[in-house]
Amino acid sequence: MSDRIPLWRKLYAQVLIAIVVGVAVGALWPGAGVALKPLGDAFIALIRMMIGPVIFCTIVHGIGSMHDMAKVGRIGLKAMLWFELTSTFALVLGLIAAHLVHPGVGIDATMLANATSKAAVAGYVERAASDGVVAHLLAIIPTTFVDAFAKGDLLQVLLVSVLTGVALGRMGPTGGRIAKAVESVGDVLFRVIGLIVHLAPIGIFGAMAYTIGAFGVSSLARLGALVILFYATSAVFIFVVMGVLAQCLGFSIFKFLGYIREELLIVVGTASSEAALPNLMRKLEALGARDTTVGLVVPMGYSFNLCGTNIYMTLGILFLAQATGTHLTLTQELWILAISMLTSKGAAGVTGAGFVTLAATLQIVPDIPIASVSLLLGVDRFMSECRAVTNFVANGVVTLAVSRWEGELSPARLRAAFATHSEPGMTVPAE
Ligand SMILES: O=C(O)C[C@H](O)C(=O)O
Repeated sequence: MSDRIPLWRKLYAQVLIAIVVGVAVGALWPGAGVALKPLGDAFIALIRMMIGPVIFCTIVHGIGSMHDMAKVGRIGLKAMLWFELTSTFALVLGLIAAHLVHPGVGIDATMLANATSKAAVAGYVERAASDGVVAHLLAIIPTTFVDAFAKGDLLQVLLVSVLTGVALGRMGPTGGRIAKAVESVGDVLFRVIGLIVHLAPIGIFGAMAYTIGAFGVSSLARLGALVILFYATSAVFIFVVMGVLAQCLGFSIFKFLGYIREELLIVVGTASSEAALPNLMRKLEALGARDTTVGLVVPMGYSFNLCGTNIYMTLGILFLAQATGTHLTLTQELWILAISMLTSKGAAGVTGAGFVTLAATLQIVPDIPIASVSLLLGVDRFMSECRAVTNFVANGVVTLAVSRWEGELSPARLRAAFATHSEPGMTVPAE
């Protein structure tokens, strides 16, 4: 039926065109490209304002109508197990890539002396320095119930949502009715998101024009090898690591990537995996994953399963060690891996988050001069796009893995769901 819709009216085609035109404008008129930044910012802000309420409604309905509270803890545990496994793969892959290619060897040392970048880095380092492990744990508790939503902190929203869902689950039929009402509110919110997503081409056009206008191709020329290596390593992670996992779950990673192609383009265009978070939740549910599982695992993954950020961290740190001529022993490298495993849990699905996390990690690895992180600033937007896409794909696949483990999905059901829902455009429930 939807085959009759002309290609240019399909969202993914519009977003693709927006990316191409945005790149062209940024390259030809960098000043104008930079000035278009607010378009991208506005689109991301519109989506972000919906994320907290959507997660709340999904989880509250899921848990509130479930009456099996043990399941909540079980799903959380299973998710954490998967997160640790995939994150470790990602961190190790970053290390291996850095050792195989040595991207930092031969970097011009004068690039390190860029005073402007150093000043810019100081801000990131300061931000990162205030983030300790205990502070992170305490930060999961919002100042007030509504503060979680006001700040849009995913873990805080998760906490208040789970508590509300559990409370509703204990209220018997009244709780069930309230959970149903909350589900209806969730449907309204998804329809709002459906409206906002129509603006994606405009937002992505602005974001891409800004990226190319502000950071240009010249920064890529200097650090192109590192950027290419990061993209290639992430591709290995997606197609091999996630590919094998998907195969074990009974579906092809290519099918999955095709299924979420609109979302992937939005994530690339905005360099933020949060920009497509609500749509990802909807699409995973459409494949047969239960709302409780999706509602818990996806937001958790946005804090604990940042595989793209993980690859970037080990690869980036080893790159800086090579560029500054810092010799690291195997023990030090394993220490970096362990620390990155912890610090990456504080990253987020917003652009630049991975860079701040890398700066935080460098503080704990004193051998590498912290100012060297300025080397990576010029290409961070390009790295951010790849971090975001890898984070996004890994979160989708791991959520399906947990869902399968919970017995919600079977290979046959997944195959049927992919066949039914292969058409993009599922941002709102069917009329
Ligand atoms: O959006 C993400 O998932 C990552 C982010 O873009 C980043 O820059 O680290």
